[in-house]
Amino acid sequence: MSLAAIQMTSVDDVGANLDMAAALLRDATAQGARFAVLPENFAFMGRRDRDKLAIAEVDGHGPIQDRLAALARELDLWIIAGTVPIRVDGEERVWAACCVYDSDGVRVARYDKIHLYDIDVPNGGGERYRESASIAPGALQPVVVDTPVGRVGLSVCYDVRFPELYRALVADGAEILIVPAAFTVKTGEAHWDLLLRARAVENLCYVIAPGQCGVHPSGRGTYGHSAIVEPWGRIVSQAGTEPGVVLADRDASHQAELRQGFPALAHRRLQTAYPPSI
Ligand SMILES: O=C(O)CNC(=O)[C@H](CS)NC(=O)CCC(=O)C(=O)O
Repeated sequence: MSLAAIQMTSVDDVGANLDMAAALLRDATAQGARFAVLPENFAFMGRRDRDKLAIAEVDGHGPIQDRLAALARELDLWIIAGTVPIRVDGEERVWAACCVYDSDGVRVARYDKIHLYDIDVPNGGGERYRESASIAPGALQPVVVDTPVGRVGLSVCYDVRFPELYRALVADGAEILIVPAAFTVKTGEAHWDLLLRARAVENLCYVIAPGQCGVHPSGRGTYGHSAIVEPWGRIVSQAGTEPGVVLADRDASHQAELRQGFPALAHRRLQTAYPPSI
């Protein structure tokens, strides 16, 4: 059981969230995980969007990033830290940075969420998000990173609705797609499993998608149902609505045989919609 997705109910107390993340990462390691993914906003979910500015960190250091590096080393575990709020110079906004730590605690990759959730939730009873008010969009540069469990492509939450990002990741050789999330309950019920399975099937990739669950200090609920999906679209492991850990193995030879025997990726004809620089 080498891959883990960690589901959390994060609150507006960084220390408490880091302690909860540490306990769940320890639990995952005890069950055999070598590679664990934390959800979006795992270190902080405030009462108001702008509350995250107060706990945002400079790139590379701070209580959140230092604790992640220490945990990776201590547990001998690769950790993908859903999103960490990183300060943007000269702006009252942060980047939602997905940070990858190797098992020596070295940060080996960073991807900043590109697609921001500026949405009035349909039939959401007034539930409304303006993520771009507090978050700056990341550079239009897909990020892949080689790890002991395979080549990993990074994304965050709302990105999952933009398949062209994943096409670009697969063009760069991704075998595992990461989708840390804090999905709304309404859109989660309608689309969460569907979107994760679609990204897995169309790219013949594993998908690891840890989510937030429960009710947060803002009063909002999140959908939970963290999942690990295999490249044929089967959900191999899934959480419910409580915090916890879901685990699965990657069968690399199954994936390679699938890609060979069902060569849809080799049949691609069209370019992605991203600029040619990507
Ligand atoms: O702020 C919160 O309380 C929780 N949400 C988040 O942190 C983020 C940014 S607002 N959520 C999403 O991107 C949800 C996407 C989504 O739900 C969809 O694509 O339908």
